[in-house]
Amino acid sequence: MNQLGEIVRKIIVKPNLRYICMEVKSLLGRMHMVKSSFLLVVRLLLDLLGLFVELKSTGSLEQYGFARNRIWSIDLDPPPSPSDISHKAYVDLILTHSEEDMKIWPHRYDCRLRVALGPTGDLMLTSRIRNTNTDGKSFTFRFAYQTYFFVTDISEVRVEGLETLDYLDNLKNGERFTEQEDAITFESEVDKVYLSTPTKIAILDHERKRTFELRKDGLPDAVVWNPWDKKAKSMADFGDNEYMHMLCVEAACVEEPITLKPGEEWKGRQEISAVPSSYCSEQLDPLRLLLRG
Ligand SMILES: O=P(O)(O)OC[C@H]1O[C@H](O)[C@H](O)[C@@H](O)[C@@H]1O
Repeated sequence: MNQLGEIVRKIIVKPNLRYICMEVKSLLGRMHMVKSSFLLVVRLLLDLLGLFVELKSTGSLEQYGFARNRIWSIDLDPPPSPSDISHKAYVDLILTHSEEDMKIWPHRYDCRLRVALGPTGDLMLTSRIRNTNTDGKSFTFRFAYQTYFFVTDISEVRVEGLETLDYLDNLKNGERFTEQEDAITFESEVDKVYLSTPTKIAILDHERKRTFELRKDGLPDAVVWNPWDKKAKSMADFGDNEYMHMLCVEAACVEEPITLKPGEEWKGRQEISAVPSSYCSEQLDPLRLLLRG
């Protein structure tokens, strides 16, 4: 637990994390270190790297707000939670308002992120945000777990669970469309916010015969992003060819921002498991399964 906390602390204060994490990931890939414990640590790094809570400033905005660029602290005496009884390996990260930030975003809040590792290799992220304003004011925010999944070859990857849904296309000024493809595959840049998504999404890595299952709660939307070659080259902290081996799928709340009155708390959750690709896609949506009879 303390070691996990120490790793997390180091990760959070390091600059250029995305690059470092992808390097570590590709090193592990090269070494064929497939033991779930190693993969988990890397997945943990990737998840923490990308967490963003959009607490917007009133002046010049940082992309996706300031919360993801702050140094979070570790709660050395985290509250117990019944759902985490079987997962003793967890660490709580906390972020609260600072006098400095209140000049650009005049609200008091408590953010808590619980990172828990399950006995079979699952990664569970639970976030709570509480409005602690004493002036009676509500505040509003958006939220996403900006999760980068390592994939063997992006052109051989399929995402299941988002077909036929409406999405906002960030590459077309956020215009709304309906997904027409039977299967969501990748052959160029994509940056979409799928709306009102099911609680389970699968990322199938055909070449590795591995499927990531993403389960979420309190986060109705899902962002799917890959910069592809041209944008990858223009990003300072992203390797030119890294786009071939990553897919970002984010449990998110984008379209309808969350509003909290003083004293109110919001909770969101994302869980990730890696399962063999014999995985049956119909497990994704029990309702769909029932309707098909
Ligand atoms: O470079 P970052 O600020 O971390 O953002 C990387 C990407 O994250 C998300 O997935 C967004 O949908 C993209 O528009 C953005 O380019």
